[in-house]
Amino acid sequence: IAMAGVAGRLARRWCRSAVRSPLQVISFPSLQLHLSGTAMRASQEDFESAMNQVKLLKKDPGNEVKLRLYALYKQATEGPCNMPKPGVFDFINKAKWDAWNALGSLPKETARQNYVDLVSSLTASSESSSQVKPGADREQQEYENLVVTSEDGITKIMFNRPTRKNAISTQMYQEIMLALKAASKDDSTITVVTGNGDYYCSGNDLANFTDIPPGGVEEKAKQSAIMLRDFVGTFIDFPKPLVAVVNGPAVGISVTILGLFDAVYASDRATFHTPFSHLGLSPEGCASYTFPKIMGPAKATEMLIFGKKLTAGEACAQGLVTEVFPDSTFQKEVWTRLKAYSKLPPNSMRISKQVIRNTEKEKLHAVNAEESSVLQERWLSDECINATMNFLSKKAKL
Ligand SMILES: CCCCCCCCCCC/C=C/C(=O)SCCNC(=O)CCNC(=O)[C@H](O)C(C)(C)COP(=O)(O)OP(=O)(O)OC[C@H]1O[C@@H](n2cnc3c(N)ncnc32)[C@H](O)[C@@H]1OP(=O)(O)O
Repeated sequence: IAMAGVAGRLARRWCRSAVRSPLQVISFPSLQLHLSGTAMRASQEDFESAMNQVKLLKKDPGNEVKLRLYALYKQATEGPCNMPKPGVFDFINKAKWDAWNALGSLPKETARQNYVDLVSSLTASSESSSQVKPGADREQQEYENLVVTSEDGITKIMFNRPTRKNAISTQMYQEIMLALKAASKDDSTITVVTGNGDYYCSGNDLANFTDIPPGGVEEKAKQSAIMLRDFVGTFIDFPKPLVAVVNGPAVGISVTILGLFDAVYASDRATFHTPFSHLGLSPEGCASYTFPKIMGPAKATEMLIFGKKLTAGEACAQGLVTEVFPDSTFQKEVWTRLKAYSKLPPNSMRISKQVIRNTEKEKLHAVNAEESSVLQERWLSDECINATMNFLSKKAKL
């Protein structure tokens, strides 16, 4: 009995680390795969895409499921079990071996598909349990870096890392995607994104560059490009009116994705800064397409290539911002207006958004894929590595 208790504890500990370990991390499949399930073959990209997400499951799926995930992962990547059978007292490795060996000669492609499907089903249940309940006026507790509330027909997603100027960590990218997917299905008519504290958002958390998986920096860049593509894709596909309430300075990706919002209200304290060249980077968030369209190529060049920081007034004059409010009355004025808008017929608003945006969607997805793949290379460049090191070693700020 004592041995069984120890084995159970060891197995639980192993399963926890197995799910967190980058090798066993799997991401949510694309929406397409959600819809078509096993009818489609999961691509290598979908399989890899899954790797970013399994750690975000809200509920522990239990040891049995974790062992199945492990077995499918090994089968998909290495084929049939090729390890010597562990000794009878090597409880953890024996459990892993049994799970993998039980898959026999299941083809790699089928294992990959089953793996993606399994994560899909886990994700779907995790999403539905984190969905905002109809009419709820309550804060969701599940997010570490966001505060999500739903009230008066408005779901508010607030970046909540004020001590880091709301920089977006890897975990936060995933949480934002989850919150947007939940908001797209809840009862609210409008979704608002805003920031807590003095900043709206300082863009990508540069510490994301330090969390290198066992596969090395190339593997990290590859995973990050997939994550970025999924992140921006969630904004492209968001079905309801999406409004940014820009409470303070905005940097990097928090600025570029504004081109995918339906309205942008800014405090006169806000600034808009995309210093990609300073960081050895290139534009993302579809800004390479939306910014020249919104403000004309010449103004877009100043922002995206020369890194010119715009005041809220300038961003408004160039069409990136809908309206600017004095900081002292910003929150009151904006929320009064949004509450009035939220009472408009929801279906009409969704359909109008579709009519306005749908013709562009395919193009936006193509731009997003291209930008993400260019960045995958940029992140490995000396220019980018040096700029990031300079910031992290406190030698440089924007
Ligand atoms: C191998 C490949 C891996 C790639 C992974 C990438 C994944 C997807 C990427 C998507 C592409 C996105 C691109 C961008 O967003 S580019 C923009 C990136 N942002 C920055 O460069 C901003 C850096 N921050 C600053 O320059 C200043 O902090 C800022 C001007 C914003 C504010 O200055 P201020 O003096 O007012 O405040 P502090 O600097 O004291 O800030 C307080 C603390 O917060 C930390 N901080 C702020 N911003 C960030 C950030 N973006 N990343 C990490 N940390 C940040 C800051 O260091 C302070 O910390 P300490 O209190 O510990 O000193």
